[in-house]
Amino acid sequence: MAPYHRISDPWSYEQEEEDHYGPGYEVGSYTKDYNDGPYDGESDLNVNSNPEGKPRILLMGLRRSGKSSIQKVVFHKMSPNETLFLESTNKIVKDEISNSSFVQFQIWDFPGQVDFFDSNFDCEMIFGGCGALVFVIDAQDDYIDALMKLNLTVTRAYKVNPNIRFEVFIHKVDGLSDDHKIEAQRDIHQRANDELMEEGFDSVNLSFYLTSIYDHSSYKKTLLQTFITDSNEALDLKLVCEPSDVQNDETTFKPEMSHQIFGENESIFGYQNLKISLYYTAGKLNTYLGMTYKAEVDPKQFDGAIADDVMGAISAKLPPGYMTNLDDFVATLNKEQTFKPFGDLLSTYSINKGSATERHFQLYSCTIEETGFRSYHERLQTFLLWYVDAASFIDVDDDRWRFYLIFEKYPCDGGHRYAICGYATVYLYFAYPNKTRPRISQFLVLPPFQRLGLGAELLNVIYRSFLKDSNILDITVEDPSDEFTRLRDFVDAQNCKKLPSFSKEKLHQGFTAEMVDEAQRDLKINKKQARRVYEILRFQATNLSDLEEYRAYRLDVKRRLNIPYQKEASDYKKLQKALNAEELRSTLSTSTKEQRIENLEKQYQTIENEYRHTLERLAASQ
Ligand SMILES: Nc1nc2c(ncn2[C@@H]2O[C@H](COP(=O)(O)OP(=O)(O)OP(=O)(O)O)[C@@H](O)[C@H]2O)c(=O)[nH]1
Repeated sequence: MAPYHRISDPWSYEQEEEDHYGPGYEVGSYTKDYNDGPYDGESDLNVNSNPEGKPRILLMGLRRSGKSSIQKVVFHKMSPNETLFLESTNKIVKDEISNSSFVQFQIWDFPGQVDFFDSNFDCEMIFGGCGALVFVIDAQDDYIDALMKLNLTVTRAYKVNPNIRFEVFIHKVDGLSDDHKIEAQRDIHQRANDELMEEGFDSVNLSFYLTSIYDHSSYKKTLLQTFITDSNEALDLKLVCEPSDVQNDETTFKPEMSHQIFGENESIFGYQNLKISLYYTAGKLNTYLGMTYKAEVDPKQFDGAIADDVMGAISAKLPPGYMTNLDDFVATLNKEQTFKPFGDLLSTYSINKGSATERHFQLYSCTIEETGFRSYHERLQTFLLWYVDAASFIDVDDDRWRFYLIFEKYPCDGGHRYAICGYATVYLYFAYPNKTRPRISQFLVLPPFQRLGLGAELLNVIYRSFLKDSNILDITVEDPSDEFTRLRDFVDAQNCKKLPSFSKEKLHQGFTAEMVDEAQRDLKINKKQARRVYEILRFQATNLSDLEEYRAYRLDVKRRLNIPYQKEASDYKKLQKALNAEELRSTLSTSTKEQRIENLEKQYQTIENEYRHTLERLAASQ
């Protein structure tokens, strides 16, 4: 059987040519259905539904933009020169790309003159079940009309189906110089987005590609990308305590991100029904990596398009010793009872005390010298890939790293076992001249253990481990995520509230050196964070219905936010002395007073919102 066939019968390119010029194609008419039977001549824009439920790509654009050529060259091996003889498409041509070993999908090639406002054009039906809409713009032509049509098409389609992927092919770029190509892409991109913004569609994502049938291998993959898998969806993570966990969906958790392994689009090309399993035994972190799929793209059938190497991409990040046989992995579970946490027990923490759902956690600290911890940490840090942006594996040979780990101690077989819940790394930096300034580098609570208060507990344990050491100046955080900032604000505000310098009366008198000193001495909180906590707690102490009091608060925060602008003004004065008016204009773009006030207001609102969240959490914890 030929690899590609139309809806009802297998066909070769020759057959297609015959069909194409056959009686079924009449100018100004649209087919009622997509069977290859004779066309009845009625003008009817309705189309049959897609009973097979196969993924569908729509090819749209103005007449002669190159839609049929793309389809023929990419999927039917027509040579580009032969497309010169393609006649205009007068009805929607539904082409079924069917390959037994891979995806099955349909491409619907729309005639350029399709009119969405024709009452017979069934938007619901056409856009409803569609995966991707490829809009083709002839870059060699004046593209103003094409952009209007693009705008209309996207507007119509998005209303029916916000999940459609919109791909814009800036096509026929073979005839353009490199400069012209860049210009066309920038111009089309800009205008298309501007027009959609005007329509109120600020969330529609259009992807733009420079394409040509004379060089189609790159965008072939783009077309096929409708059949890629979302890598976050495909990956199942598990902490396995007992054999039944392997089959139990409830123990599965998902990555928050996977771009560090699968690229910016977080997608995997080339598989159908792909499932990746990355399982760890809950204590020892023995690891299993496996994948299953229904079908894989066959490079012979798809111009050499090769499925992504999923196992290679993940295993490159795993330390040696991971298993690819699930039975072997499950067999290692009986060694879990010998696992004991590493290092010194610093704290214990329980939830739901006294109830049947009581749970116990233990927090430990250790160094890399702890027996067995080096290889354990190699397995543990692989979780960062899925939860910490720009995660890098640390150089554990540097003896200034400290590790903090949380385990759940749970009853099992009449005894106890341990499950890892999260961990943090802290680096002991020097602080001139003779102090140490620990910096929290990585901080992770695994999803099954989030929202149990463990993050706050872990942070407090880290703080407490340094509090009594007079050599420690204060504690900083490396590139904190928004989530970590929220946690830190909550913990620091909770702790600072107990300090005399942060009493309600003192908060109203403004930020003082006493607050800085006390927060640093008693809690190892640095000055910048002490200021933030002051603002949070003063907000809590502010009576918002007292307009004067609220205004005084806002001004106090805005005065801090204004500092960078003051710096800008003083830089400007310095430059004014050194440069003439012309040079000054080309060097600097200082903001106007109005812009500055507007920016300050926006910044203030964002901050106030953050503080409100922290205070809600504080209130809930009391
Ligand atoms: N130079 C160049 N010409 C192309 C390219 N793609 C298509 N063409 C030519 O553009 C013309 C129109 O192509 P079609 O594929 O028939 O256009 P269409 O969008 O399907 O047109 P309608 O059926 O009228 O909607 C043909 O002569 C093609 O050879 C390309 O990448 N580069």
